[in-house]
Amino acid sequence: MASLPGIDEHTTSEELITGDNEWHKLVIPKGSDWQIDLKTEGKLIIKINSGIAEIFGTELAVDDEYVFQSWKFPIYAVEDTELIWKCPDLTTNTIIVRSNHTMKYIYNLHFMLEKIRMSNFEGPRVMVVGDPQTGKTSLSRTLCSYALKFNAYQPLYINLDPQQPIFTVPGCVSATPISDILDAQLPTWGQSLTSGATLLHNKQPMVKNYGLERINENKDLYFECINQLSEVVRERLHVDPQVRRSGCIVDTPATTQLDENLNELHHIIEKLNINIMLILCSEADPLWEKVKKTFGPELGNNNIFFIPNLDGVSTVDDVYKRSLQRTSIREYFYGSLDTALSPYAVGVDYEDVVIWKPSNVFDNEIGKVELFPVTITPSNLQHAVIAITFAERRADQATVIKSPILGFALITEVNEKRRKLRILLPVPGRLPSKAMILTSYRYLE
Ligand SMILES: Nc1ncnc2c1ncn2[C@@H]1O[C@H](COP(=O)(O)OP(=O)(O)OP(=O)(O)O)[C@@H](O)[C@H]1O
Repeated sequence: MASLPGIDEHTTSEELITGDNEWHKLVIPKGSDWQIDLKTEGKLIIKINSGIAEIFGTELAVDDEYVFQSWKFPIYAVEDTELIWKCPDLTTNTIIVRSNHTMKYIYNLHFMLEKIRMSNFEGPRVMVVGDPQTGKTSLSRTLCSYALKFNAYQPLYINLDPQQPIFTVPGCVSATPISDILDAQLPTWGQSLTSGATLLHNKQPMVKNYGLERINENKDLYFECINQLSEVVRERLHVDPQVRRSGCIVDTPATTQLDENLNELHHIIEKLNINIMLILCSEADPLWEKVKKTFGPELGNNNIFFIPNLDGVSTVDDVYKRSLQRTSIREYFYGSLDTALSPYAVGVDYEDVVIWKPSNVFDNEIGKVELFPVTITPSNLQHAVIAITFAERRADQATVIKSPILGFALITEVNEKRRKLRILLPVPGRLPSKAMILTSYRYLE
């Protein structure tokens, strides 16, 4: 066994751990998860000594150090795994190792999808559906990781939950070809194109900015974003045979956020040309019957599968979601623990910017596909994340809504006296002379 200086060979998972920052040893039996919940910013460092362990399908290399922060996730042992770890925030009571009984369903699904990929030029177009916190994202991530484990596939991961920041800041819907291994250390799955070098191959998401937090703040705009994204997806699948053959995995918002008669799911199925549906629920759940009845005639009952809610999936509250969103905004500008980026601050006059905001039913506006001009004041804009569009600065709102996104910026200061804004950009240069859209997200450095 490889060992680090200072490690007590007799340390086992049964020892009393009271929150020190020393190395400890843990054995995870085959088929079990170490369910980790890092509530604070304290770092967990782990190193696999032996065995095969995965995080959502991404295998951890033996003897490499992995660092984690503020995240709930499992380390799953494919084989008996021995590892060492240190973290001041974990104690004997918070080390939970449990058998995972739902992994077999994921293996079966993976092999079914693999069969489709091998026998067709067009890969499976899978949609994952379920109630809140049933494991939709965990399942999508594992299926994406497995797809590229043994073959040169590049599945397209489509995230339709704007509250969930994956490869982007929050507030977006996105489609990302998973072109290489995911970063096991990051809840955001890895880094997208950045202003610095990354350790792993960075991914290139296609992003549509919704900008609001919840879907019901403006459903018309949300579905307009999905329509626009589906055009980009169609184009990508048309020109890229590798992605086309690998197929798509579509991660949807919880069914409770969509309409009860499933018309909105139907719209997504049509737009993204879905041919396989995975429902995370029990067989006795009324959702399962409803989905089969509604979509069976169109997709065929053989293409609709239920999977029990994944083992280990934990409920997450708004505080946790916000902390993930905050982490993703920080990563966008400053990088992650092992990739430091250098954002660039520019000063601009009030007159140099045109900022719009989407209409929001919660602000007594009609939730239409419509933008309103934003008056520049500190209360409106201080610490706000804004999307920079490709539309010219003076473009009308209809053009701005249809425009793709160039990237995001952060307004760090609004100086009313001098009528100046200080804006943080991910790359050096001037602020592009483009129209911008205010998002609901704030980040205080
Ligand atoms: N085996 C496990 N052990 C511990 N935590 C887990 C496990 N599987 C998933 N989780 C965690 O449970 C939480 C909820 O899982 P996930 O995000 O996949 O559910 P979801 O259905 O997509 O949720 P939402 O409805 O909020 O989008 C996540 O923080 C995830 O990392």
